[in-house]
Amino acid sequence: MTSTYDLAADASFARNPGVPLDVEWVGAARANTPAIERRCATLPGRRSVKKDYQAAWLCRAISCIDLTTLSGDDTAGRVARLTAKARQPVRADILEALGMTGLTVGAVCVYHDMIAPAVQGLKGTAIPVAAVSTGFPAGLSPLHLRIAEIEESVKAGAHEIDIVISRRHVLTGNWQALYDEMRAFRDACGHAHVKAILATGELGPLSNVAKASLVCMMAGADFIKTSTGKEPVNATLPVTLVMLRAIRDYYAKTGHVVGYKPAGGISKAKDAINYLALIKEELGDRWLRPDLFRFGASSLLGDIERQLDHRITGAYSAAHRHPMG
Ligand SMILES: O=C[C@H](O)COP(=O)(O)O
Repeated sequence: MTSTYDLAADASFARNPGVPLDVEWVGAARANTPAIERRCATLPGRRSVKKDYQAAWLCRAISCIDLTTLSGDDTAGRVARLTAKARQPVRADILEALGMTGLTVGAVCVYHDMIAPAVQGLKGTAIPVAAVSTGFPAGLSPLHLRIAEIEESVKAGAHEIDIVISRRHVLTGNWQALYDEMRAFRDACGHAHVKAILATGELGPLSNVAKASLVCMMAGADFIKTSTGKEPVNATLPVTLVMLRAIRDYYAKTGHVVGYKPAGGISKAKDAINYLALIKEELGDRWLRPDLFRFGASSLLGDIERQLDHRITGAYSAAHRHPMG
């Protein structure tokens, strides 16, 4: 088993050029909430992956993590530790037991001020640096400052920019304003890839999530992302289903591929497998690669490493066995 995926060298990591705003298409976008909830209720626990393949699925999940630190007390030292973990996400003996080489996370995700230590820590690797810009997490600073922040982040070396949309444009159904804002962010990103954070926990009904997903893709988002991780409700399976279906519709109508990033509160290996299973079922294997799929997560990697350790060495279960048997 090897993973030598090189994001920078992957010509298929295509840009979504976007299309003109199609208000009729957006207006027709719906989400059948009861049906979506029924479908998602069948997921947890049901998508048990064959034991032999579990380690491979977990390694795939690692390769798709945007390893994140987004805290007010972030320091260069913390980011240096994060980049070391990004380069070697699991212990060498686990990798050796799996016969795996070259496994890294998908990207490292930081605030603007932490781009420099992230770039420094990832020097010589193909791991991209993603920066959250545009007044993250609320996105309520003046538009010209949000655009300037993107430009500064690209100048500082970020390869990917995670922007936050103005939720009010969705809540008031002002699709033109959302399109124009996203287009301006897209243009400011230049050569950098752009992920549009919808903050789905603040958008109201699922049909708003479907409409906002479409508008952001029409305006040129390369990825659509659920959440900042700071909303009261972050990534969920129902929201994921709605966004994956929007990506599928957009691809069917325009031929442009757009990636997906669930973020916030995903911290367990078994949850990661549920997300991967849903993507495989809805979009197919093409989307199960880091150029089109990422987990935005600060603590998921730790649980995956524990699970791999458990599978490889049995050490986890031995350490947790009750002393009285
Ligand atoms: O974009 C990434 C999220 O902010 C990470 O959220 P988390 O700390 O709940 O994993």
